[in-house]
Amino acid sequence: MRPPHGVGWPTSPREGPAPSDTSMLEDPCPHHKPVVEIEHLNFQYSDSPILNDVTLSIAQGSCLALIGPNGSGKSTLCKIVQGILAAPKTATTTVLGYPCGSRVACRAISYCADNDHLPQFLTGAEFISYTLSLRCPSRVKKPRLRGATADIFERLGMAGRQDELMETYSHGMLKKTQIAAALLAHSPVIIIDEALNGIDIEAQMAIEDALFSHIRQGGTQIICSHDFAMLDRCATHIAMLDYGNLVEFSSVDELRANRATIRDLIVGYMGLNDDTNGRD
Ligand SMILES: Nc1ncnc2c1ncn2[C@@H]1O[C@H](COP(=O)(O)OP(=O)(O)OP(=O)(O)O)[C@@H](O)[C@H]1O
Repeated sequence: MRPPHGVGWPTSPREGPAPSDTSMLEDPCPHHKPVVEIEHLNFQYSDSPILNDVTLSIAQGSCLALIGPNGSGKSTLCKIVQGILAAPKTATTTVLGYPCGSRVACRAISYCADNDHLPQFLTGAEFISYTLSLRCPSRVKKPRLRGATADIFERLGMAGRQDELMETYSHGMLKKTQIAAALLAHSPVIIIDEALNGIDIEAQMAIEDALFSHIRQGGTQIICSHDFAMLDRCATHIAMLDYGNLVEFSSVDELRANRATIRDLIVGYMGLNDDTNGRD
């Protein structure tokens, strides 16, 4: 798979030297090539089956809402895409045509998750510089990065805070710093696992705006969340897991054609009695 315009992606899947820089969002690609491909994925922790024969494909320029009840396997699937967990050999799991867990696939992904594992002894600017040095070393040109970091901190409502230690940041600021790092890395794939919780409305709008421009420039996103209103605004596609089974995989346009929302979908699937529309 190869996007047009020579935008810095790998030249040929599973062949040739790995590119030193997988950041690529300078040219939009209108061709909607598959970026993340999962085929016949079964996964279990010790004896417990967690994912059952999951097959899905996420195209370039798409934002996939990965939804489902607690414990349905969303984070497990995200960890497999990132190569944190190894998929069994019977499954096909690739990013940009490269096996999940390979160097190219790992470098193509920015992951925004809980705040718990962040190196809070770094400043926000140091965290961003460190993140970019792992993902796209050739992009870390210090003066330019300092300016870009200051700009994005201002855009996300944290003007001037980038040189303070992250241990002094609030919960929402830590999440915004992760999003800032993902956006500055220009990663082809951004995975957000519940990372937008606890962010104030102004920053949420700024983040959604930034995520839209990532999509418009040819990026691909997976967002795991129980915030269905946000997913309705951001997602182009929906995958719903239930006990590790992929029970729905469709576009948001198809959903809207049935005058439904993502919340309607999950409420209907789970057979819940949703009387919130009748509330005063
Ligand atoms: N390291 C682990 N060892 C054993 N079981 C695990 C491990 N991590 C997760 N699980 C189990 O795998 C199942 C799926 O968990 P996962 O975190 O993928 O669900 P999730 O859909 O992301 O849930 P949530 O909405 O609560 O974040 C759960 O039953 C969970 O208990």
